[in-house]
Amino acid sequence: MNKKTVRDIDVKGKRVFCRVDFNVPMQNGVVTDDTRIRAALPTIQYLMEQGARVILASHLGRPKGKVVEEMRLNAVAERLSELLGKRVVKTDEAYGDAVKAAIAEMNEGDVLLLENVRFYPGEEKNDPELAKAFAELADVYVNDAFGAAHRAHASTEGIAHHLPAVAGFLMEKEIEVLGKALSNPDRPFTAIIGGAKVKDKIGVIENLLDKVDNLIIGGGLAYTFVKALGHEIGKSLLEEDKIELAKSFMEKAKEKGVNFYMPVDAVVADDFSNDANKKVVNIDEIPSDWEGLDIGPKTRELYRDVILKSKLVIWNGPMGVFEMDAFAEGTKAVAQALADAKDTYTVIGGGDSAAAVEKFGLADKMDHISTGGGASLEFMEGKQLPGVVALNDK
Ligand SMILES: Nc1ncnc2c1ncn2[C@@H]1O[C@H](COP(=O)(O)OP(=O)(O)OP(=O)(O)O)[C@@H](O)[C@H]1O
Ligand SMILES: O=C(O)[C@H](O)COP(=O)(O)O
Repeated sequence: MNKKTVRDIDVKGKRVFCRVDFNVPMQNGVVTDDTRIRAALPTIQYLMEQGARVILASHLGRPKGKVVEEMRLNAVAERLSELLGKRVVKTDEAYGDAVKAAIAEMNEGDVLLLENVRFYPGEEKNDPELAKAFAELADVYVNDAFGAAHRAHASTEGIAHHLPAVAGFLMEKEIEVLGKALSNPDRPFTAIIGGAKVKDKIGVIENLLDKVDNLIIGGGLAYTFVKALGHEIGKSLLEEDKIELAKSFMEKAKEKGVNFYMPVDAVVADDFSNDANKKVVNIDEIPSDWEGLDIGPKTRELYRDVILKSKLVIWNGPMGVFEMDAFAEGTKAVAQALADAKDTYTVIGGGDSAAAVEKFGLADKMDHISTGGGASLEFMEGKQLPGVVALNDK
């Protein structure tokens, strides 16, 4: 990575404003999945060991510029205190005099967590005044919030223009793993793209078609491709206005010598529900009043073979409606194939695919699970992430 990291600067005794992505799921005031908090620990612990005063900032949810009680970061501070084995002070605001006073009390190695930065309308607007107010709290800026790096907000982008600005270890790792995959991949390189909509994956498919050896399509978006081949898809998800685009993707794959894999069979159901009637059919035999909710067993075998023969696989988006057990087998089969592919470097592109490998208990078998959903998608589209661009070059 051509950006400076925490290793390149001296933070001893300094006040460090460290942006993290603690946008974690919560239920009844308790953090239900602390993956993102744990992912930020190496940077936080390093800063503590170096004798910095660590001021953490994060968003949680989308409170739209107002205080939303359930979106306060108190429970996050508690979980972080447990993980660090040290009390983390939590302020009820994210800038201003009370925050400055709390920071003035900090000793070297102490950690403080600011309130949800999205309680202020200026955050998402990247208001220069708010960025300045954040910058006034510290001497140095560290961005470790890869999950929010695709947002040009006051705490992810604006602040970097006022202080020495470097990346944390999580940011560095995410950019290195995804960056290497896209610029210098081990081959054969396979991308698996699933999820609900073609619309959301256009940029990724376009960009990957220039880079991969194999492109595997699954999930709800596959049916627009099946339709583009002229087959009946019944009540399966269809984006009518993307049929031509789907055709052009298949043509482009042919021109570029990319192997384009589509489902050869599907699990179809007579209702969008876990206890619907279901059956397996060939992909060109979907009954007109049924819908495809998962890839079928032949497709699972086919995709498994491709995965096992690959040196690098990137996966984004589930193969079916994996939240319902009746339609989770396809997604599970892909996750299992990735887990079994010992000589393959496996990268999970965040979001639902990360949730799926977690659900199937296979997370520790993957080489890299991105902490970013939208951020990893934009990175795979080849876009520059504003939170990264704003950091100081090496
Ligand atoms: N055949 C299908 N029919 C309808 N919905 C489907 C089908 N296959 C997958 N889905 C749904 O697609 C959703 C995931 O799509 P999405 O595009 O959001 O994936 P993602 O990119 O992994 O998510 P994220 O945006 O969190 O990164 C899941 O909720 C899943 O149930
Ligand atoms: O969960 C995420 O993908 C990040 O925390 C970004 O959240 P956002 O989509 O609300 O900006």
